[in-house]
Amino acid sequence: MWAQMVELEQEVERRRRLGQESAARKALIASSYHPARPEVYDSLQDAALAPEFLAVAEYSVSPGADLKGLLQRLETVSEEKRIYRVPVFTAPFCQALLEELEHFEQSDMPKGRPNTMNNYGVLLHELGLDEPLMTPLRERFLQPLMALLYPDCGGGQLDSHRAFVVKYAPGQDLELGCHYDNAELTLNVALGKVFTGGALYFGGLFQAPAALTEPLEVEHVVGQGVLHRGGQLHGARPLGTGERWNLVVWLRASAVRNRLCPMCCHEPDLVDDEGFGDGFTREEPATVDVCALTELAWAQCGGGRQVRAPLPLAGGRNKTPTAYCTCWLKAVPASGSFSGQTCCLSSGLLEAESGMGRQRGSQGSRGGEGAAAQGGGFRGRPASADPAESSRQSPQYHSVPTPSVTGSWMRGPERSE
Ligand SMILES: O=C(O)CCC(=O)C(=O)O
Ligand SMILES: [Fe+2]
Repeated sequence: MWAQMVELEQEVERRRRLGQESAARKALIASSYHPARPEVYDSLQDAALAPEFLAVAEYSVSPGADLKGLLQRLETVSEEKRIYRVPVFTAPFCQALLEELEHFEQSDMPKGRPNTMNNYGVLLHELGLDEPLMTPLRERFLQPLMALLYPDCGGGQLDSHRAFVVKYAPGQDLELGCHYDNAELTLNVALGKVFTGGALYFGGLFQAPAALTEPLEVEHVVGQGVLHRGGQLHGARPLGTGERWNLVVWLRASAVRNRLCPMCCHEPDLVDDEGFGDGFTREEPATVDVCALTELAWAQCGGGRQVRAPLPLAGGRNKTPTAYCTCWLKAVPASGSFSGQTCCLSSGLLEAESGMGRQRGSQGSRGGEGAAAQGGGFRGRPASADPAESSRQSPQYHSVPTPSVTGSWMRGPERSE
């Protein structure tokens, strides 16, 4: 218990330091960096957006808009997995943004990397692109669209995001391991350049990676965005040739995550942050059964656990997210055939801020032991207060072995937002 307290304090301190470093980078970039394409820092113009995207957004806010009407205006990649595709940016805007990002990449400015799984790429808020570009994109365009597509996942209550660009190139990162996003919903837009390979692949909602037998392959198309739920197991195939740059926006709804942390599958245990944290807020909740609302909640909460859920639009929208969940400190005790699936720092598995590389608790108990192997019964487990129960040095993954599709699944915590 004591050891865990110390660990918590250390992690809070680490996060505070990283937050300060990020703020310092942002300030330095704001004062000393000279953009190659200054126009991309102007506030988001409709002219930057693909006509199809504008049409979808316009439809979404029109009176009487419904899911059926919306789906006529989007490409449904998978009805079952609720994955959709739509052109997002015009080709000239993609080009301008790419040139700017490449110019920044080549500059001597300090760079914070997107997460522990991507070693190349850019955090858009450090570059100063959140306010003019990403926040308007979320508020004006994505929110109405997501409200219709994913009302059960906080689509109508998005109140923060983490936006970054991932870059894949020969000699650099080539692929991305299986993971869940620390997001309720995700937009992933291919910006370019010219490349082969790099397709996204998708498994089930919070499916154990080991059970990923026939993933759905989704090719990237430059200029187009793929929309999916953050909890949909996914990764990216190796790059074949060329260079691939994708804009990834992790969309967060505090109204949902305040009740059910997507990383630990529990009501979050919050720590205040000086920055945006991981998109949690401290608001007074009403009590409803979230589990009755979504299959996601069912999978996450272990089947019917009463958790708190917000009144519609309660607080979250107008509050700035300022907290993160301590779930990365919690461990799951080994028991029976199930062992060591965690959302915890102790296992060395997880990344505090991004959730990438996290491995979910997989347990057969909802459907018996076999459920994990079949990808069922996947859920988080309560924290163990006893550090002896967590396997810091040698985590065990009996039920969910590291999948061969990824080399980065098990990376440990590195940095925080
Ligand atoms: O490489 C890609 O396109 C996938 C990126 C992704 O899934 C992520 O950053 O969360
Ligand atoms: Fe992802």
